[in-house]
Parts: sequence; structure tokens; C-alpha cells
Amino acid sequence: MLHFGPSCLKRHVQQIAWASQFASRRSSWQRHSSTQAKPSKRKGPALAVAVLGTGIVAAYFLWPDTSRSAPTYSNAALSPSHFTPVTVTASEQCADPNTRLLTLILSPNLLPPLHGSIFAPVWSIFIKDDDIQVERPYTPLEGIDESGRMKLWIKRYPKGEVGRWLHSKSVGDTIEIRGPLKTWTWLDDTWDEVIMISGGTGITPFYQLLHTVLLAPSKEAQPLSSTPLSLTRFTLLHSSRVPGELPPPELLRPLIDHAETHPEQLRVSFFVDNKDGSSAQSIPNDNIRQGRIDKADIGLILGDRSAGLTWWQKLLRVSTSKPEPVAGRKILFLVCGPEPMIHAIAGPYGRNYSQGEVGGILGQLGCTSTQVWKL
Ligand SMILES: Cc1cc2nc3c(=O)[nH]c(=O)nc-3n(C[C@H](O)[C@H](O)[C@H](O)COP(=O)(O)OP(=O)(O)OC[C@H]3O[C@@H](n4cnc5c(N)ncnc54)[C@H](O)[C@@H]3O)c2cc1C
Repeated sequence: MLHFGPSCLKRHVQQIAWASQFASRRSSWQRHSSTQAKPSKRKGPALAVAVLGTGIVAAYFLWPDTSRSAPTYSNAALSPSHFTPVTVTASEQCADPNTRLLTLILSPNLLPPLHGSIFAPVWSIFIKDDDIQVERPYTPLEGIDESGRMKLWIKRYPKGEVGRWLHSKSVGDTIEIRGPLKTWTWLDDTWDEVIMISGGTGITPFYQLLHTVLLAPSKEAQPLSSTPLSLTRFTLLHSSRVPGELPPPELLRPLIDHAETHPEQLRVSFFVDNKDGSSAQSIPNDNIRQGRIDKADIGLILGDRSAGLTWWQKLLRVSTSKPEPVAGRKILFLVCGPEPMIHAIAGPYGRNYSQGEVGGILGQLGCTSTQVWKL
């Protein structure tokens, strides 16, 4: 099962001019899975399929492609246009055996100039699998710090190429990355409320956003990409299949702690399809909701506009059970996860990797296309 959208990288790369030249035909999620990884494994049962397959493979190798042919430079600053070697300094197995936390270090002298917004959230890097020469995008959870450190939460799929390859990497190994590439652009002072709905590793871009605008500014050691504390109120609704597959404590603990100490800035809720007896390391099972994120859950979030109200105003609002209309509100929904989840929450993507109309639950609630972004 895939997480995030089928094509979010292509769409988001197109958001910014500096990166658009690198948005090759294989920049999308969908094509990563179908065009890059599989040619090495496919065998057609019939001649027609074989011929077609040969054509596709030939086209894949012969078609000019900026990203795949990007050179590797060991002494030039990190850039989307070439690969740069980084060292694996940690690879930690998570409770979910199919996920690992990977720490990479870029030599600090290869950090690009930090002025400007290249490290503003949300951004990703391409990691190249040297064995089969394919690349996939991944999201540094906390951005990058002054020493060039990036931490990633990586899932491997049974037949997935790069995820499995990354899981096999050990401390001291060198891998090649290029970036940063924009996934989605955060804008200060634009939304009163941002509601993020994620599934599986789809939480990674949201964690980077929250870390940058909320968690890091409240700490002394700020990452290079930090921005002043946001006035936006954030809500994260995250879903995994079972408690044992929820994100590791390194992600959950800071979010839960911040939500407890600053409920006016952040609310978090965690859901699982079913409680199978496994447990999340950071949340008691009683605090995990069983079932899919549904209209009632989102309606509750929309109805709760208690931030900034006095105690008696909040009291009066207790009787407000209907979700308040979204029309005219400076509210944004971000959705990132498996495609069926995106469909159910926000409707399917459009043609040619576009956002498509707002459908699903958010469509029923009256959200407009300016209030929804499918990552
Ligand atoms: C902007 C962006 C940021 C991202 N950030 C992260 C992140 O932080 N962490 C993260 O884990 N992922 C992230 N992803 C997803 C990541 O880029 C990859 O898509 C994901 O790791 C799968 O890549 P893969 O090479 O392992 O699998 P692929 O080889 O692409 O396979 C994908 C799926 O297809 C299946 N498959 C592969 N080959 C076959 C086959 N021959 N037959 C049948 N099924 C097959 C696999 O089992 C798997 O389910 C991000 C994606 C985007 C677009």
C-alpha cells in the first residue's frame, strides 16, 4: 500500500520555480512505483507483452532524464541538481519492524547558503539506490541542523525497492542524496487553523511542519529552517492500521507533550483500524481511537473553536453540537496518506497529477479547493 499521494512530488515541485527544472517525468509517486522500480523485475508472459516491456525499458534508459543522470559531486554544496554523498550515522529499528529511523549527516561545509527559504517547510530529499540507480523522495523529520544532520522515518514495503535498500544500510555507509525539493509551501499568517490528516508515514511532512513552526522555536537549539512561533492553530489526526504501527516515540512524544502544554496551538488525535493487542510506545491504548477518521471526527474539530474564548464563552459553546460551516473561514486541510484514505477524506486526485475537485468528507462539509491540499 502506498502512502502520500500518487503524484505529490511532481505537483509540489512545480510550486517553485527553482525546482521546476528538475521535475522530470519520473518525479511523481505513481511513476516511481511503476516506471523506475519495476523494469528490473518484470517478465512478460507473452511476446506482445515482452516487446512492449522491452520498449518501455528501452525508453526508460534512453529517454533523457535530468534526475537520473544527475552527477555526483563530493565537494559541491547540497543541491537539487546533483547528488551529494552523506553518511548514515544511525539506523534504529522501530517497534513496527517495517519502519526504521535513519540519521544522515551531510558534511557541514556542503550545506547550501541558508538565507532564503530553501529549507522552509515542507521539503524533501531524493535518495538514490545505488544498486539499481533509482531515486525516491523522503522527508527529513526535523529539517537539517547546523551540523548537517537529518533524521528520516522510512517504511519498507515487501517488494519496494528503495525502502528495503535503505533498511539494509548500516552506520558508516555512504548514500547519495539531492535536494532540497519543495513538497508544499507553508505561509505564515495565512490560516487561523490548519488541520492535518495523515496515514502511516504520511505523517512525515506534517511532523516537519510542526517541528519547524511550533516545536523547534520553543526550544533553544533551533534548526536552520526555524521560523517564529506560528499564530495558526494546528490539529493533527493521524491513523495507522494497528497501535504497533503508530509512529515511534521520537515523533509522537514531542507532539503529545506540546499538545498537552499548548492546547491552544496544537491538538493531536491518533486512530487505528483495529486494536490487535499490539501497543504504541507513547500512548496508552485507551487514548487511541479505533476506527477510520470519519465525518463526525472532522466535524468535532470544526465545531471546536474554543481557542481564545473565555471560560463562560466555552461553556456556552458546549451546546453547539453541529459542525460550524467552513465557508469564509481561514482554515486549511492538508491530507497525506494512502490513496484510499485521500479519496475518502478529500476526494480523488484530478487528471495529470492535479489536485482534482474537493470530494469525500471534506467535500460534504463544504470545503472549497482553497481550503484543501492533497499531498
Ligand atoms: C514528497 C515525498 C516525501 C516522502 N517522504 C517519505 C518518508 O519520509 N518516509 C517514507 O517511508 N516514505 C516517504 N515517501 C514515499 C517514498 O518516496 C517511496 O515512494 C516509498 O518509500 C516506496 O518506495 P520503494 O522504492 O521502497 O517502493 P517501490 O519500489 O516504489 O514500490 C512501491 C509499492 O509498490 C510495490 N511494488 C514494488 N514493486 C512491485 C512489483 N514488482 N509488484 C508488485 N508490487 C510492487 C511495493 O511493495 C510497494 O507497495 C515520500 C514520497 C514523496 C512523494
